[in-house]
Amino acid sequence: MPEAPLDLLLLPTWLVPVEPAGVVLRDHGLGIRDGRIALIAPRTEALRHPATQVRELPECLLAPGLINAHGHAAMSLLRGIADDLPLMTWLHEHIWPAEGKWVDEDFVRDGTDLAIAEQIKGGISCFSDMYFYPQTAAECVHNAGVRAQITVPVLDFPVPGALNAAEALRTGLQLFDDLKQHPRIRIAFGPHAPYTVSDDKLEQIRVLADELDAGIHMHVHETAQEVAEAVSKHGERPLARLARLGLLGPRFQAVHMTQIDDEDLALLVEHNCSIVHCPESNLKLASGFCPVERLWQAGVNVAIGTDGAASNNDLDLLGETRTAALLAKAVAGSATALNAHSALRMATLNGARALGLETQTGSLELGKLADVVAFDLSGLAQQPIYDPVSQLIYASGRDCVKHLWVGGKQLLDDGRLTRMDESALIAKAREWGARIAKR
Ligand SMILES: CSC[C@H]1O[C@@H](n2cnc3c(O)ncnc32)[C@H](O)[C@@H]1O
Ligand SMILES: [Zn+2]
Repeated sequence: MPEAPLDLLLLPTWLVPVEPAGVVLRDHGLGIRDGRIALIAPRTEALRHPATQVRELPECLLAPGLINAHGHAAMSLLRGIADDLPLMTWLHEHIWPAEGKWVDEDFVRDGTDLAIAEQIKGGISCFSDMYFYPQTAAECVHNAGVRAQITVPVLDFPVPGALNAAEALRTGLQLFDDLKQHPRIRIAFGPHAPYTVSDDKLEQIRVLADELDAGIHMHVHETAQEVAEAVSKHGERPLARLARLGLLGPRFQAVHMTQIDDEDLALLVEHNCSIVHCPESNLKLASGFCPVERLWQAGVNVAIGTDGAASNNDLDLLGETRTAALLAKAVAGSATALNAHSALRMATLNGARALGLETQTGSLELGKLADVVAFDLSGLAQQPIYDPVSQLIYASGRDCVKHLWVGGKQLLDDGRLTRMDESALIAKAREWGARIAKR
C-alpha cells in the first residue's frame, strides 16, 4: 500500500534531535503526519516523499519544543509586584496577601492565557503549572493548543479556590477523571512545599498518586533556611521526611533543591527522582545554588523551569537555559560543566522525563509527537556559526524563536501567535495591572 502523504515537511538548515545526544543534522527534512514525527531524512530523500505542505526554513535550527518544567502561570499578572526580596518576606508579606486579595477564576484565566502566549512566543511547547483553580488553567491549555502538566495545589491552609486540603483534593480528583483522556494535558499532584503540607496530607497524596500513576510536583529544599528550620523543629531534613513518608520515586519532581548533602543525593539516586532547577528565581530571591553538575554526574535527571513571573521575572526558558549553563560552571568550578548540548537536553528531553512524557515528546524521534520549534539563527549576532547549538544557547535570545508546532499544529508562525490575540492579552494584563496598582 502506498504511504499516505505527509501533512507537513519541514526543511531546516540544522536539525537537532537531542536524542541521540550531541547530534546536529545538516540539510535534513522532518516530516509530520497525524501530529507525529513520521520522517527524518536527508533533504533530497525527504523531498521524494509526497507532502501536503512543504516549508523551507533557511538558516533555522529545528529542535524539540522547550519544556518549562516549573511555573505558576497566572502569576504573570503579578510580574514585578514585589522585587528584590528574600523568599519568605516575598511570600508572606507580599505574594500571599496579593493572592488572597486578587486571585479568582478570572485572574487565573487571564494570567494563564498571558503566560501561555509568552511561553509560545519563547518556543515552549509544554509547561508545568502549579497554581490555584487548576481546572481554569486546564481550560486555558485546552483552548491554546499547548501541552501542560497541571498540578492540583495542596496546602494546609485555605487558599483561593479551596477552603482546605480536602476540598483541593476533591476538586483535583475530579480533574483527573475529567481529563484522563486529554491528548495534551496531564494532571499531577502539587503539594506546595514541606513547610506548608503536613504528614497526613502527604500520605494521602502518596496513596492517590500511586493509584493514579500520577506525578508529584513540590518545592523542596529551596533555601538553606527551609532545611535548617525543619531540622531544628523536627530533627529531620525535608527530603528525608518525604522519603520516610514514601513520596520519593520516579514520578517525584523536586523543584529547586539548592541544598543537597550526601544523604540527599543518595536518596535522589536511589528513588530515581527528577529535579527541576530554577536558576533565575533562585538567583533573584538569593535562595541558593542547585549543584547541577554534581547531580548530572550522579545520573539524576535535571530539568529546568522558570518558576513564576513574580520571582524571575520572565518566562523565557531559552534565557533560563543560558543562565543554567553559565551558573553550572561557576557552581562546579569547572568550565566543562553543562555544555550547550547538555543544556538544551535539560530544557527538552529531561523536562519531558520529569513530567513522565519522555516516550511522547522532548526529542525529535520517529513516532514522537510533533512538538517542534524553529529558531532563526540568521541574525548578525549569531554569526559566524561553528556549532548552531552553541549559538542558540550562548548567543541567542528568545526573539530568534520563529515557529512552534505542538502535536503538529502550528501555534507560532513567523513570530506571530496563530490562535491567540496578542493585543487583547496585553490590554487585559494592563487592566489587571491598573486595578492591582490602585490597591
Ligand atoms: C500551590 S499554588 C503555588 C503557590 O506557590 C507560591 N510560590 C510561587 N513561587 C514560589 C516559590 O519559589 N517558592 C514557594 N512558593 C512559591 C505561589 O505564590 C502560590 O501561592
Ligand atoms: Zn515555584
